[in-house]
Amino acid sequence: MGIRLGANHYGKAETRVFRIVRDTARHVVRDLNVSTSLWGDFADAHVAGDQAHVLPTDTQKNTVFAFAKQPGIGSPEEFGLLLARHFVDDVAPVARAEVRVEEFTWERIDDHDHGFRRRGPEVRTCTATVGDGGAEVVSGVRDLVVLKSTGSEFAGFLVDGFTTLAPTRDRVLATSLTARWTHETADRADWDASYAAARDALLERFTAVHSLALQQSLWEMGRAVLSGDDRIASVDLVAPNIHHIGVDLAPFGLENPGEVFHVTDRPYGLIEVTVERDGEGG
Ligand SMILES: O=c1[nH]c(=O)c2[nH]c(=O)[nH]c2[nH]1
Repeated sequence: MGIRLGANHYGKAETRVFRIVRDTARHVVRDLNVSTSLWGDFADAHVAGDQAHVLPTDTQKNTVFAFAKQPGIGSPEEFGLLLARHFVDDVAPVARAEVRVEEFTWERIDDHDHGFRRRGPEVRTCTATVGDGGAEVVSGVRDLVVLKSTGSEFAGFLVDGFTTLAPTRDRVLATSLTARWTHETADRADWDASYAAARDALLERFTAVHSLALQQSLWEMGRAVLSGDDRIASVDLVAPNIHHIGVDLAPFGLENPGEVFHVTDRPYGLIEVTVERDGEGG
């Protein structure tokens, strides 16, 4: 039985680039973590030690810095597409490029011109892919930590011989959300506005929906993103359930009507769902 080289790709992971636009006294900053991956005719690098087709990962890093200067960073999506298109169009052996961008968002302190504070822990994400099939962009957010102190219940679930969980009509609902949404087209110019609208829709629905389960909240959140932007095709949501367990204070002669909780970090429920269009409108 022979041995052959299977799938392979390579790139530079996590180039941290910070760009200041300082044309006026009111600075604008963009803080990115950029990872590039290239697919193409790289067999000889593996099987013959021939680097003729290999664009060094060091060069890929340099390209990120050079493009951050010129033309600059319009948005994570625009920047990712620019880099991916460059690698495919201008570097002959490259057939496909994937650029993953994370953005750490800085907000102005008291509307200051050059004083900022990190908005976190949430991170804006995007993956721009360019290849034979054209360009695809997936935008998203990770580590969006949200909590409701009421307006959440979990009852009526299947009970078997191992069930000990008591149904509840009032509990804390908390999660650290990862959401990724796939755009119908890479050909759009409103990336920042589209991101802000999707993020707002997720937060608004998480808050406003009276939750019967995290599953139902996620469905409503995903639906809202699709309803608000007809150029988004589907939304993937990953939500660990950060359990807040009411502490029994009876041994101390105290009541605990939903006031004191133990926050557990594991094990945790992990709810994952894709919300997509059904091709029949709506
Ligand atoms: O929103 C929830 N969904 C579940 O599937 C589940 N399972 C569980 O034990 N608690 C919860 N909460």
